[in-house]
Amino acid sequence: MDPSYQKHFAVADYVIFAVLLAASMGIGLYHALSGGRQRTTQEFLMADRSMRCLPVSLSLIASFQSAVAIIGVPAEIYTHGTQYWFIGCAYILGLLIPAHVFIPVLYRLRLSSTYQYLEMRFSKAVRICGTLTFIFQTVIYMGLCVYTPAFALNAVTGFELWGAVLATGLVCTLYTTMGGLKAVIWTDVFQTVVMFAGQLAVIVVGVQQTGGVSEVWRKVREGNRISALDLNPDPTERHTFWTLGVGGIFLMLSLYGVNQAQVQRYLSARTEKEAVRSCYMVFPSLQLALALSCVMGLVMFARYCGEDHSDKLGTSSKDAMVVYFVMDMLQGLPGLPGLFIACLFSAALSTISSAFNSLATVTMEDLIKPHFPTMTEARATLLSKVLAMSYGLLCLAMAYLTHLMGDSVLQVALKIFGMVGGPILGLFCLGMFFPWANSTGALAGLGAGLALAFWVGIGSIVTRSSSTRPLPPCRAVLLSDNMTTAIHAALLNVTLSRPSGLKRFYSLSYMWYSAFNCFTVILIGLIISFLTGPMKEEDVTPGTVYPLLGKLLCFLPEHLKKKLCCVTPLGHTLSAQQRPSQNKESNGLAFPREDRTSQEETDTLFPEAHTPLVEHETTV
Ligand SMILES: O=C(O)CCCC[C@@H]1SC[C@@H]2NC(=O)N[C@@H]21
Ligand code: NA
Repeated sequence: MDPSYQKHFAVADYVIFAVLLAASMGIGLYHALSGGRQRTTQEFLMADRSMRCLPVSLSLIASFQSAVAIIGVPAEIYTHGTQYWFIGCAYILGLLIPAHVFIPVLYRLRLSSTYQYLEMRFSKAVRICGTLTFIFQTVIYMGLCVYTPAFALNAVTGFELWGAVLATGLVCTLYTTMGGLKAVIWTDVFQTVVMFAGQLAVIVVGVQQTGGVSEVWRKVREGNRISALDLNPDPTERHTFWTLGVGGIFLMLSLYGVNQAQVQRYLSARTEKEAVRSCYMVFPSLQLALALSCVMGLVMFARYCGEDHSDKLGTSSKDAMVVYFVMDMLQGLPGLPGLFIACLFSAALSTISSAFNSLATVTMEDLIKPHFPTMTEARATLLSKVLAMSYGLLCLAMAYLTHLMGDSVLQVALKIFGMVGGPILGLFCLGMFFPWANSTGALAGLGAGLALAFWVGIGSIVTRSSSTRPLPPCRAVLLSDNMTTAIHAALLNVTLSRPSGLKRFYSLSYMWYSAFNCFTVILIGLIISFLTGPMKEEDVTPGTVYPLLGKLLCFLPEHLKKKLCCVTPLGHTLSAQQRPSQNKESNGLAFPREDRTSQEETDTLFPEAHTPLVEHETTV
């Protein structure tokens, strides 16, 4: 690191950063000492199922908007142009399907861990495998989220690396352990506001320093960073409308449809309608978050014109370069560098706390409670807190490992979601949309999906076939536009010779991993299910299958639909007696409360049960 490039902080910057940590701690403490004082798992893990849609929706954003996106997206736009912005098209179906398919099924089953669904639909073994897969994914992802801000800061400001990692990890572990899901959701709300403010500040200052909006626009056009709609159908092309707009839908479904962190938030909503509304409210904020980080990348490009400072920075990572540019732009404006640091760590804290809390929940609900049904609430809550602390320490250990996974943190995060989240999404789709699937098929499908995912994922890392040549910096634009494009195209053709065979397999765009792995699980799952004897409609636990065929064929006349597909009513009531036994033993949460009659309980549990999703009760 060239010392002259070292950026230093004013006192005001440290103060702002300290205020952020203190405010998060304060919110955590408040929720630890108010309400039910976090004495039951119902409150600690599910926020008493009392949350309204606004805080839930902001918390849903914060869960998967970490420093990885704050740093990684501008680095992506700076290096490759605005093609990545097309992922915004995936947010439409990526949120509509969770709102109208996954939430109704999961909410009405009154789960606390999303993996309970797998036991109700398949078997305990499938549930355990789903839970362990989720834990594996989340621990790695958390490591990346802790390491990214600390590593980037250290590269640019000499900010004590492990001091920052430790400060983040400890503060986060403390307020999550003390305040439970309520604290996590309300700190997420506060941290999301800080996140947006920090990005906005960088954009405003950057535009002003570059000479205004028109100057920025001229420079980014000259640097051909404004990508046109790329409809190239080649699945090995890293970023096209198809890989981002369609492949991205499966990425969104794996996160906003079945990921424990998000499902736990849907389930913490006071009614199903509030949960669906919170999912709808995610859309505008997610588009805003995407726009802010993309514009930040463009402003940086206009300001630094594609220069590559990696030699002075001492690291080739484009992510560290983003932090350097921001520090350089905000230098001499006391408080603003601190605001950006607060933005980075807010993004990191809100994601890590969600991950902690979801890990503690699934470990309690899926791995511990089923074996200790008589455990008292007090011990269960204490154990949940111990788990949150131990996961915190584990993720600090994972932090370094993820740094070895590749240069762009955004690409590493999206690969993790694709490789591990994709198969889990496939498992839920297999269960919800294919009544014939049985647990043998589910296990075989998950195994095959993960095996294939890691084969492709690791193959692409080992053969480095996923990195695409960055666009030329500004300087190259001395020739006319089309001449540059021609040279660039020639370069690409010469250098990136068409890969063949296994190499082509490894160069599948990582944005297709979620879809590819999801379909693998479904395909293998169905084949094995049919080979080992498909499940019969009446054997499937009521309420665990979504009448997909019935909905897709809704244009057909009733009598045809009756013949074609057995359409089971989704929303029908599971009375306390009917509810599957494992729910009683596995989590006290779903157990009917003594103070309500079973009918009252049922009406309360399933208020909308009398209006099943399917228009008509039809029988096979
Ligand atoms: O920021 C992160 O921690 C992960 C990278 C982004 C994850 C995905 S990308 C699509 C969706 N939109 C978001 O803002 N996050 C998720
Ligand atoms: Na976050």
